[in-house]
Amino acid sequence: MNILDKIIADKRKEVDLKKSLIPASQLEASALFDRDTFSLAKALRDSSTGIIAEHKRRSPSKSTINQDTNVGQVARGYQKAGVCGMSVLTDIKYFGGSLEDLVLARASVTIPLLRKEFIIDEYQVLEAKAHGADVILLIAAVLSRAEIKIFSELAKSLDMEVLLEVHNKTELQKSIMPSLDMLGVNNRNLKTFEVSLETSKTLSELIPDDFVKVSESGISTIDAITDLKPYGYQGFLIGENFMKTADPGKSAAEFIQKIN
Ligand SMILES: O=C(O)c1ccccc1NCC(=O)[C@H](O)[C@H](O)COP(=O)(O)O
Repeated sequence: MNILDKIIADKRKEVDLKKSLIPASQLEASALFDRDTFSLAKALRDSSTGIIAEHKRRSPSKSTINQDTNVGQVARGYQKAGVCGMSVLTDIKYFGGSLEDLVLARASVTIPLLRKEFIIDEYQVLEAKAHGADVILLIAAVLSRAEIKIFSELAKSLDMEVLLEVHNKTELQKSIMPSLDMLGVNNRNLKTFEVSLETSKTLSELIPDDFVKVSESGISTIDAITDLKPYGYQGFLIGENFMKTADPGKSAAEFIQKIN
């Protein structure tokens, strides 16, 4: 079983348990559910830097990145640095994140927030809205076209945006549909954990212009951004490079200053 299969098998159990504990109606009645959202797609289109900075404590490819984070402080640092949006990992078992992290980030900033999660059920889309997200991530590798349609249309009906993540041509071609806002190409091979920006370059020409293109994972230099921009990328999702430092906000600020 590869890591993604393992994550998804655990996620199914987790979501089933949560659904039995907290009914969807309770999520829909929560204070954060009925609010205006911020557009990440617009922020990226209007930006010359396009950084989406991630809050990430650990990952399957890196057991420890930063265990001492204060998510509110990191969020404020990222906002001050001028990022276009923040990605908050909410998976606990593999990434050490939580929905509480998302709520704390929401309480701290007014930039678009992406719920970075392995979404396999409509319930998690409702959870995302109820905990402060503006954007959900859908991963083509673990979803059918029908599921992508159902989850993305639900997100749109709740005024959230959708970032669809692909790793290859097959995933991309099965997923294109109007209810997506951004197309993310993940440079990390989830079987080997190797990262290669060539993945973003190769798939770029297959992504229709209606979608904002985002390159994800393994980005740690200004050269990488300079290299990817001619391929039409307007968004760059960066986690470890900022989170491995003592002050991720400061690190993002220094990085962004160098792009301009
Ligand atoms: O990061 C991992 O090891 C990982 C493993 C399996 C599934 C997903 C994984 N990461 C999620 C992400 O997409 C990244 O956190 C995000 O793109 C930022 O990547 P990086 O800048 O390399 O931290």
